[in-house]
Formats: sequence, C-alpha cells, structure tokens
Amino acid sequence: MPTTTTKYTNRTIPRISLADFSTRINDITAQLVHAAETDGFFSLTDTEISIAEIEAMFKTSESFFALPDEVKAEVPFTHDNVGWEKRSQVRPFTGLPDQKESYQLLFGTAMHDKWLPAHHLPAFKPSAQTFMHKAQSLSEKLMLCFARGLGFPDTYFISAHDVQNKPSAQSVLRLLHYFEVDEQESAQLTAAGKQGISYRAGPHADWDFLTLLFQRPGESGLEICPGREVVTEFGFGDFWTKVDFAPGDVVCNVGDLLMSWSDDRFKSTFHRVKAPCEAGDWFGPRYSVAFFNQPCKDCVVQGPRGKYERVSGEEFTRRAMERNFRAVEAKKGELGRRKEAAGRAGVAADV
Ligand SMILES: O=C(O)CCC(=O)C(=O)O
Ligand SMILES: [Fe+2]
Repeated sequence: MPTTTTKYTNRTIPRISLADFSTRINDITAQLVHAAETDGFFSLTDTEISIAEIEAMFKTSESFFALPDEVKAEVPFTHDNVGWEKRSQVRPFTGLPDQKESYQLLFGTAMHDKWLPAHHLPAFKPSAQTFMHKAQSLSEKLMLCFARGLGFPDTYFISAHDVQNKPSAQSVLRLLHYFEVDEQESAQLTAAGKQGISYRAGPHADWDFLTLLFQRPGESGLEICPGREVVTEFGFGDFWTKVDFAPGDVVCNVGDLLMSWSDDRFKSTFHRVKAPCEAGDWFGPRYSVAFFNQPCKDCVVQGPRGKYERVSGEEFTRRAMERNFRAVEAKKGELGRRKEAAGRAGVAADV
C-alpha cells in the first residue's frame, strides 16, 4: 500500500525585513547568516519589489501558460537551460516527471531565439525583463550581505553573478505552472490504495547560489526538509514543514553553490511541491515564479577554508548537472526493476 500521509513538523522560517537596507546592513547580514546556517530558508519583507509588481508578473506568467501548447512549443526547452517544457523534468528522488510546465528566461545570448515571438503577447518580453532586473537587484543586496558574512569583499558575489556585462550570464527566471488536481478523484484513488504521495515538484535541492521564490497567497504546496550536512550528498530526512508566507514576501533559499562557497556552513535545503492529496492541501492550479542566481561561467568558486577544490562557475554547474543526471538514471533503473519484479509477482508496483 503506498504511503499516503506526510510526517509534518512545525519549524519557524525566519522573516527578515530589508527596510532601511543601507543603514541596517550589518543587522540584516547577521539575520541572513543565522537563517542560512540553520534551515537555509528565510522570507524577506519590505523589499524593493511591491505586491503590485509581483501580481503583475503572475498575470504575465498566466497569459503565457494560457497559450496553446503548439505556440509555447515555438520556444522549446534546450540544454542551455532556457525555454518551455511540460511534464519533462525528472528528479533523482522520484525518477518521474514533475506535474508542471515551466518557461525559463535568461538575460544573455542564450535567449536569442527563446523569447516568445512578440505577436503572440506583445507585453510579455518587456514585463518579464523588468521583473528579472528587479529580482537581480534584490539578489545583489543579499549577495553583499553574504559576502560580508563570509569575510569576502562586498562585491565578490555580485561580480560572480554579473548579468549586465556578461553575455553568458546564467541566472534564470523560471515561470512555473502546476496543474489543477481533481479533489474527488484524488480522494477515491487514495481510498482505493492506488495513489501515494506524488509531486508537483519532486524533492530536490537547488544548484544555484540563492533562489528567490514568488508565490501567490492561498496557492500553497512548498515544503522543506532541512538537515543536509554536505553539499555533495543527496540524503534527506523524512519530516516536512509547510512554508508559510505573507503577501509580498519573497521566500529565499540557499542553493548548493552558496553551500559549497561557504564550506558547507550555509545549508542548501531539500524542498518539494507535494501534489495535493491530504486534508488542507491546495488542489487548484499553482503558479510560482523562481529566480535562480547562477554563477557566470568564468567566476572562481572556493570557500574561505578551501574545503572543496577550486572550480570555475561553469565547472561547478556541469558537475552538479552530472551528479543529478547520474542520480536520475539510477532511480529510473530502480523503478524499472521494481516494476518488472511486481509484474512477475502479478501485483501493482508501489512507485
Ligand atoms: O514552485 C515552487 O514553489 C518551488 C519551485 C522549485 O523549488 C524549483 O523550481 O526549484
Ligand atoms: Fe527548488
């Protein structure tokens, strides 16, 4: 019988105000460092991005996802990490595709043929670009603080994520749309023992430096599972916490790059978007917008204590993708073997 209930535990995710940033940098730095050292997740309030700007970005995103699939397929996802995909991202922990579609946007040259042609939605590109620059500017404030927290010069991380002067900049805005789930059908499948916990986005840690996540109040689903000790391992525990936030708050998490760059002092935490199946879950469609701060290819990554070998930003990302790919393949192999064994025994595989 598949597992149908989640073990939840309450944790308080720190809420950090960025009001009066320039006079409060040291206080804000202390709060960010503490949050990064503990659960690796925090929410920001009083940022330079208003609720109206966030809502406008969601409207822009909804207008894109409402287009027919044939139109979205004009800008397909490619391995430059740009473009539109649907039900195609497979996570190492599930071996199955996430129940979502997403559209990834970059600043630099990789976008040359990946912007939606303007005749479909004339306002799409300018709106998305304005929002990307706002998210970058907010990220740079956090980069300054984390540089101070680790004893690097103030601009150290900012120049490693330079989107103005580096055409090969890798930072990404990802628009996400998770599909609506029929509540009654889901309850029937669970009661019949035909459905276990599944995922809109399977459990994972992000590869980037920092992720900024914009969500819509009411469209819940993001859950975290802290406790990861080293950046090179995939292990995670089994107790989850729902991430709560107020309108206008930006939920942020440390990614593997910052974990590595801090010699594992800051935690890149496992998180997921569970598919709704339990009481209190949100069954409607979920839209979210994530901004991933990815390193420029030529920056040099190494923590102050030199715990990990010095690598370029490009090499760091390549290794992270390779680890991910190997883990996905291993999981798919395991699922295949379980299905075969279940087929031989004449029972349904519990995957
Ligand atoms: O949509 C969300 O809430 C989380 C998305 C996420 O974790 C990701 O895309 O890496
Ligand atoms: Fe993530």
